[in-house]
Amino acid sequence: MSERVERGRGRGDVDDYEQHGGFPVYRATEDDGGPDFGRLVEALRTIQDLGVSTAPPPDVVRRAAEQAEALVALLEPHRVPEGQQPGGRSMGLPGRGSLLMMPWTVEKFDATGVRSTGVFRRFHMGGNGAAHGGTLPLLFDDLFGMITHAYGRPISRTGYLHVNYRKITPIDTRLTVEGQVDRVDGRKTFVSARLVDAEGTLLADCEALMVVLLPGQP
Ligand SMILES: CCCCCCCCCCCCCC(=O)SCCNC(=O)CCNC(=O)[C@H](O)C(C)(C)COP(=O)(O)OP(=O)(O)OC[C@H]1O[C@@H](n2cnc3c(N)ncnc32)[C@H](O)[C@@H]1OP(=O)(O)O
Repeated sequence: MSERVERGRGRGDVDDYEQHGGFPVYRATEDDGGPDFGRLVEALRTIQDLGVSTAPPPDVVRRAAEQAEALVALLEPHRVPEGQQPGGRSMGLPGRGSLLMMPWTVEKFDATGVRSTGVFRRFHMGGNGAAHGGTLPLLFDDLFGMITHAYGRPISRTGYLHVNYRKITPIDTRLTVEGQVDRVDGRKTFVSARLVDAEGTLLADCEALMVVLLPGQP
């Protein structure tokens, strides 16, 4: 364990946006997007599940398309610049309320590491009941973003990310991912994490390099 981890510096210095490269100001919401935002995101995820797991008759497809288009028309006038939308900034919601991120729940978030639990859903499936191989780097990369943030590092970008796929990762099964900062060397933060099932069986592990952005760096 590095000296920085032992000191447990935490998130205290990450609110100074002078340090975050060229990133827009990006802060957590106060209210997780309001009373109905979590419901909306969950319904949209279920639509994604249904979109890849149903074979409706043509009249149902037509009505579903009309309703989807009506929803687009309802939301379209409310676009905002990056950093102002609740999606991705609602820390109390699965996947921080982002439709891109895994809808997992953070159980631990401090300078010693981050742990979250959840399931890969039907719309994450690659084939034969297993999560798509591309979804695991997404899970790990987002976890590493949170780990570096919880550790108190300025916003960093992933330099490399190496996944070892040890066993098939099942969908619709509760899993846990946990990782931490292993070492810091100047702008470089070396991180690693493991994905396990309820019995503790290792499904995948990952190590990555996060590089702190320079002033103005995209
Ligand atoms: C509201 C709350 C939110 C919660 C949290 C969410 C926050 C938001 C989080 C957002 C998260 C967003 C996450 C994402 O979006 S990650 C998106 C995917 N990643 C990218 O798009 C990154 C693209 N690449 C770059 O931008 C640059 O290449 C970077 C910035 C990575 C480095 O280019 P830069 O020109 O700046 O630096 P440098 O080249 O001098 O390198 C510096 C040092 O690093 C070493 N090095 C570099 N690469 C590698 C490599 N592949 N293997 C081994 N080593 C490597 C290099 O040798 C050198 O070491 P040394 O020679 O000094 O010893």
